[in-house]
Amino acid sequence: MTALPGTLDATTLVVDLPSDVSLADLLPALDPSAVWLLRGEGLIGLGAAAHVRARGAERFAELAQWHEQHLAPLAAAARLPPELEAVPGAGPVALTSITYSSASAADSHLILPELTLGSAEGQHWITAVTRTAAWDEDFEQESGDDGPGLRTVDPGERNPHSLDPAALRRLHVLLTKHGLQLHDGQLRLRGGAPDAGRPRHKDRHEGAASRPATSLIQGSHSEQHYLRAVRAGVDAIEHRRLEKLVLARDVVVVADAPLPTGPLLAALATDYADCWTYLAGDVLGATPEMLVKIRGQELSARVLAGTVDGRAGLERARTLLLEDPKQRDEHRLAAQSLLEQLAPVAQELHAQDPPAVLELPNVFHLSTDVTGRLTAQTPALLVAERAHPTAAICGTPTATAGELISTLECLDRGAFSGPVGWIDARGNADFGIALRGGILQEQGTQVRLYAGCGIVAGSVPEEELAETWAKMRPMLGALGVPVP
Ligand SMILES: C=C(O[C@@H]1C=C(C(=O)O)C=C[C@H]1O)C(=O)O
Repeated sequence: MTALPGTLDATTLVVDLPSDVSLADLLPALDPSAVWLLRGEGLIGLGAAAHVRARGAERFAELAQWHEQHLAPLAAAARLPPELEAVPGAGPVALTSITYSSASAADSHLILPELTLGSAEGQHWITAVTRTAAWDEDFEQESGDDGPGLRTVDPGERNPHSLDPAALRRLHVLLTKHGLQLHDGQLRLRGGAPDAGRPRHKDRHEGAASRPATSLIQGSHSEQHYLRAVRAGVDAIEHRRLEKLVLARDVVVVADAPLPTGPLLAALATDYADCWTYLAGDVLGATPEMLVKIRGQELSARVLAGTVDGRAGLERARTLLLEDPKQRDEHRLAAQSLLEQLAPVAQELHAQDPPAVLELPNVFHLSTDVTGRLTAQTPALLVAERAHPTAAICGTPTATAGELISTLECLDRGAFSGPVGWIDARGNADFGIALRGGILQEQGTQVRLYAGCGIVAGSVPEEELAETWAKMRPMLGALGVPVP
């Protein structure tokens, strides 16, 4: 444990997981406050040591300022075990979701979990962030039946810098509170059995049986409304007001009890392992698109635009995507917008050309990987602000598309299609685009799902409507709703 500026303390330990258990396997048994996982690795946040909210045009700047004042100082103060020093995301880390629009009535979030489980580059760790004063007062009460005994915390031989008793007590309380224990350096679900970290719902049918009953209802508008909006969008493009715009719609899934997010996210992480499974604030899903990833001065991104339903099969999808000028144009505009928006803060920007075809279980996309270097010490959240919104989720030109979206969609997108991901204390960050997801509402008994499509000259409204259903398939599947 290290004393930190203000009232925050951070402790990071290297841990092991039971063999054959990944971080994602722990999810069904947990109640996470924030999640970011790809192929079983990433971050699971539990509880919150701090939760910052912002709205309006200054939302990125306000969250960046909080990061600068409260999280960045922890980088210097919280000594990381040597194996983790070069691992992005290790140590104190905040998970974030930012609304698509500055006009949204919804909050943007920065969540500093009180306990973070992390896994990357073959290393696993836990980070506890606590407010010392409050903890010292509350400890006797919170430690409950286990008393001051530290039975759930045995840091093991890989953490030689012995923790002081106060840090051990805090870890004990946090692990217990979140249903975990640390035994000889191995992180397990509480329950004692050596393989207690094993997923409870490996059998998907068992998981489905414990899920509340769900049904699908209309969202803010009818399908007819969406068809009319697309027609109006195509009309505006054909009258040369703009080249592309992305129009979204929503539907609502209602449940007869609060939806447990751990099992829901675990299902997405299993079925869409090549997507980033996320939860931050009230938004959750599994996105295939990376707005910008920052590692020191290096940046990278994965731009997607141009879609074919997965039922077409790979060979036909390749032809439909790579040889259709409409798809290629729609994609080119998206990649170009990212390059133009990052140019003021980056150099050596390089975009893969021609694009590749990305295969997902539900859809195929045209995909362009972008790499570059940041030119100045721009805070990660302000790099994300520059990059957002690309033409993958807004249009070209941005301002005209933005105006048309608000008049034609008639939706508050909230966090949908905004940046979502994490920032560590050292400024490394992943910002995906919050797609293929939904927003939890009504105390978690309802999820509002969103999907949008890029509209260009010649787009056919009925095909775009069908594409929105294909893009909602991951969430509908995880929620147990038959796809219409
Ligand atoms: C807007 C969404 O997806 C975006 C739009 C795409 C398209 O129109 O082809 C493809 C990928 C994403 O950039 C969505 O999933 O809701």
